[in-house]
Amino acid sequence: MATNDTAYSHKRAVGPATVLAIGKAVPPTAYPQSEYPDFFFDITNTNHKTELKAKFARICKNSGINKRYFHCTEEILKANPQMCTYKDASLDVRQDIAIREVPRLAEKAAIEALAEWGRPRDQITHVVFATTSGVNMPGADLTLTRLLGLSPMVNRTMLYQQGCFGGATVLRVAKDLAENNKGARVLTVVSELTCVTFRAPNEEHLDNLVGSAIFGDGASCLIIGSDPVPKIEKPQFEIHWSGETILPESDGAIEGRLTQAGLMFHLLKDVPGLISRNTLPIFTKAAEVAGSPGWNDLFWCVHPGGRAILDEVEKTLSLKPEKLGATRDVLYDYGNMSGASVLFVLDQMRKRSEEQKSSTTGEGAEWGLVVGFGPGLTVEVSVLKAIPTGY
Ligand SMILES: CC(=O)CC(=O)SCCNC(=O)CCNC(=O)[C@H](O)C(C)(C)COP(=O)(O)OP(=O)(O)OC[C@H]1O[C@@H](n2cnc3c(N)ncnc32)[C@H](O)[C@@H]1OP(=O)(O)O
Repeated sequence: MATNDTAYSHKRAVGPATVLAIGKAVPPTAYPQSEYPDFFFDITNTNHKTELKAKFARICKNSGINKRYFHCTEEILKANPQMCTYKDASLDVRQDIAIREVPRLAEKAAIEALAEWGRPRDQITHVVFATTSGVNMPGADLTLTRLLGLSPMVNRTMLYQQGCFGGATVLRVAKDLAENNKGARVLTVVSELTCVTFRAPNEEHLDNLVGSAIFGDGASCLIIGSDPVPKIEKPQFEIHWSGETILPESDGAIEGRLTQAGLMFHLLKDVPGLISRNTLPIFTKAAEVAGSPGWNDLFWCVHPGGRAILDEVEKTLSLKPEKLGATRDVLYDYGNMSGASVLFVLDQMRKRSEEQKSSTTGEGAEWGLVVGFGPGLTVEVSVLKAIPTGY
């Protein structure tokens, strides 16, 4: 049977995917890192564990974090005491919070991004949503679509349990969608809450203690599309390549299991070393897209997984301290918000560029890398081209 070629022809975009807007959101309550050891050991009734508390206070002090935001305030935690022990069955209450609040925090970030974008919501064609905080059917992508009043015809992709590399994964997926569908505008979201991992400290699970000292809540939303509409859409970055790799000899280095006691995660002490020893091949491959400039000629947006990881990356690549400035700013102001973090860094990068009156949105550099890492160990990289600012 003859087909009508015009009716079935699929049109692709001409130019690369671009970041058209960035929004972010955190819960209202900030916890200063200096006061957190007292709060944490009080609420979990573990003040008698004096050595563990001293160690926790040391880790908090050396974390490079000034404050973090949490949805689960003292009031919420007191109302749900099963979340404040090490291992009591608590999945139901954690899921209740995550299923309700993960899309709500995402909505706040999306409203900010949509306002910056400036076009009507019915022109959003796709939603890509990642979270490691809870899991349900239909998912957080559908709830967000309803909260925002997007078209029911919007094409949704939900990514659960990516861990901290989710922020870079959504960039890769949104890039492919934007470039392969002419006119596509992709609402690209990561929303993370520590309500799934919060638990009392335990001597047998020191990696959990480290997590309790660094993880925080946050959501970020990007609007991604190719061929920006002149005078209406203002691209902030172009996305030229995205790829991921599994690091050698890293099995079990970062793991999470959803249990009756919530999400139990494990981190090997050597995570910073594994990352610094094994990321050169993917960084080199990514940099080829940009013509292989020197590491200090690129701008860097790295997942702020922990201070020691950033120190190792900086040392291995001989980066000038200011190269991880935007990344360390986000670690300082928010902690490690899992997948949402690296998109906060992208926002901070363009804000620092504006403040410093840099010639590009990448603090004067033409090209840069967005780097996510997480369970696997998986490292996910996007190559971005910054936009001239006119300064
Ligand atoms: C969830 C995801 O998908 C992705 C993620 O982002 S996962 C999180 C990845 N982040 C990390 O792995 C954290 C990396 N580590 C760090 O940044 C730093 O260790 C830190 C900021 C947490 C603390 O730094 P520090 O206080 O200067 O020194 P450091 O010696 O490294 O650690 C302090 C103590 O914690 C212990 N420790 C650190 N990491 C540990 C781990 N993974 N497991 C068990 N113990 C650990 C150390 O042995 C040390 O103990 P002692 O005081 O008894 O010697």
